[in-house]
Amino acid sequence: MSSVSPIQIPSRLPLLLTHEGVLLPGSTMRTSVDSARNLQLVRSRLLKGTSLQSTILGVIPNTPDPASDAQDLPPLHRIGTAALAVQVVGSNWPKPHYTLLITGLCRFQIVQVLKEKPYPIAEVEQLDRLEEFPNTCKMREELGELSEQFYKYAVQILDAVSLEERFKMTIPLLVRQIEGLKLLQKTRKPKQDDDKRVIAIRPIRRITHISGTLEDEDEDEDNDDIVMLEKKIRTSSMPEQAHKVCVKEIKRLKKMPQSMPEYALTRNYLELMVELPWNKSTTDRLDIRAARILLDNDHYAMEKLKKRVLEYLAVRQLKNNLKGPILCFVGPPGVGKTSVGRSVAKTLGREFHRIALGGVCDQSDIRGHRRTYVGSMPGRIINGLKTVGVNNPVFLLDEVDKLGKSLQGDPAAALLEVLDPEQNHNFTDHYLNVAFDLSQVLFIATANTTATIPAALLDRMEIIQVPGYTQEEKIEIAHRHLIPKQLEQHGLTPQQIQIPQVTTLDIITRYTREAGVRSLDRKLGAICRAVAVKVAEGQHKEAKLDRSDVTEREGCREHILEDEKPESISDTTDLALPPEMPILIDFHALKDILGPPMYEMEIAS
Ligand SMILES: Nc1ncnc2c1ncn2[C@@H]1O[C@H](COP(=O)(O)OP(=O)(O)OP(=O)(O)O)[C@@H](O)[C@H]1O
Repeated sequence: MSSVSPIQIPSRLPLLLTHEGVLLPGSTMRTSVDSARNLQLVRSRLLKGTSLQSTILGVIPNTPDPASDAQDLPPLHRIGTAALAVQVVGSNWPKPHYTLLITGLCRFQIVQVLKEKPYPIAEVEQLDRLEEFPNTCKMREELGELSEQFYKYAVQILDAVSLEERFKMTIPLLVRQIEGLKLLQKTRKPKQDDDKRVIAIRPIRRITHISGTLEDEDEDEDNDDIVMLEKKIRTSSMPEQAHKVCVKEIKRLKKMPQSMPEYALTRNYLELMVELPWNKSTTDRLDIRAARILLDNDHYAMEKLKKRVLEYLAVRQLKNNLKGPILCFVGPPGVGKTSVGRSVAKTLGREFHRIALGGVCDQSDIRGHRRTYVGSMPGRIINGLKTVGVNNPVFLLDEVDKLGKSLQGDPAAALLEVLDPEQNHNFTDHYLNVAFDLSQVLFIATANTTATIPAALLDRMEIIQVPGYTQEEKIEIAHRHLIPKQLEQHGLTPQQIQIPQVTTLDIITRYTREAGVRSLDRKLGAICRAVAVKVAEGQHKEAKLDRSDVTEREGCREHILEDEKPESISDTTDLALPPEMPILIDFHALKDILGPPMYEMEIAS
């Protein structure tokens, strides 16, 4: 027991009748005052009074009928709480009222009501001891505060004057409340928000068990992305320098809240680092005879180009790890430069990736952006490596002659490092900021002209000219490669369409004027589309005819045969019978499909 003499509350107290909420000693509550009786009390005691005593009120809970406030005094609860009004705030909206902030001091009991109007005043008897520093009192009431939400229990706690009685009352309440909470936890389904919170908490939890190394981590958290990432870093075969950077970054990531923009940046960076094929490569199939057969099968003519490619492959076969020249195929569009590049990859059994350089005018396209930039990305070389998933693909740098230049730097200068066999084992992309070994990558470049290739770049490459084709070569290419490819693409068979060589020559001389075969290929595509329509229509009609009477069909056929004209593809539309197979593409059909010849006049003259 404290030796400090207990403080006495006044023996007469104005009574504030509350309809909701129970103020317990030691607790603070905000209550709204809007009944006539209480308004009067506030005005004359709290607003006009100047002494400390005038701010002490008797708060009586559980007053039954607020409507009868204006008339007779309703039956009052016997026990109340003496309270100190700490704050009064008045407002006129929506109706005149005050909001009081009151702190409970101690219990009292009404001995007798002395006055009823304009507000009740009662003679009271103090029930609790009120110390000068009422900490103990506060502690005692904390238990009661927990169950304050249960109005009826709060009143019971208020009524329990002795401490023992109060504990007896509150402990079962607390037990019940804990059980209720447990039940709630069990039944509540985890919501998305909760997941987020759990994820937000997890990294913090992990910080506690990180030691200097990445060795000791929990198997239970396998599903966690960051742990997976950490594992991938540990098992990845990246060089030591890159590994060090990754370990440092993942440590930073764990300490970062997910909401930070840098979190996503660092995570993307680490994901790229583990995905990159630092040490993954395909085994080369260096068989010159097979390479020759494959090149011959895929491409007609181009003898000079094929010869040089075979030489190059042969040297590679004899001397592994060749720091050889970069081949650059230069020639007009559509002569098969890209397609030879693809065949080289096929003969070597390597992955193929084409990097279109036409119009690239920013060096960060090649080298990537520094990670400090918003929306930073790795360059095309690193992106290409990520796509193919091996470190020794064939990279076809298409259209090197169409590289641009801008204020953002010269992409050709960035390519110098990439293409220089002496330097490219240490290629540093700005985004990665660690060196990646490009020495295993086979670079082949293509261009339409050498005139616009920067001299320094040209110097690093061996130029192989790919001239245009003669008419005879084009006819051969069409019949060996282009027509079979188009038939396959359009779902046609050689039994359904026949394109004689003379028609191909017609297309070459009268409908195209090019060094390569791309336009010829497109015209053949148009012919196949038109034939596909006829074939599909014919099949439809055939199906219809099958269903009709056979005799009727024969009569019909006789009738048609009577006025049959020489067949042209456009005439077949009106026929009731499917077109004759194979559909022959003669000059008339060609005219119907492709329109009148474009270059006839020139040829005639
Ligand atoms: N000699 C050839 N034998 C077989 N097909 C060929 C030959 N030359 C070209 N082609 C075909 O012509 C098409 C166009 O070739 P490709 O795209 O390789 O041309 P390109 O020279 O790279 O053109 P560009 O310079 O416009 O990129 C391809 O479908 C290719 O298969």
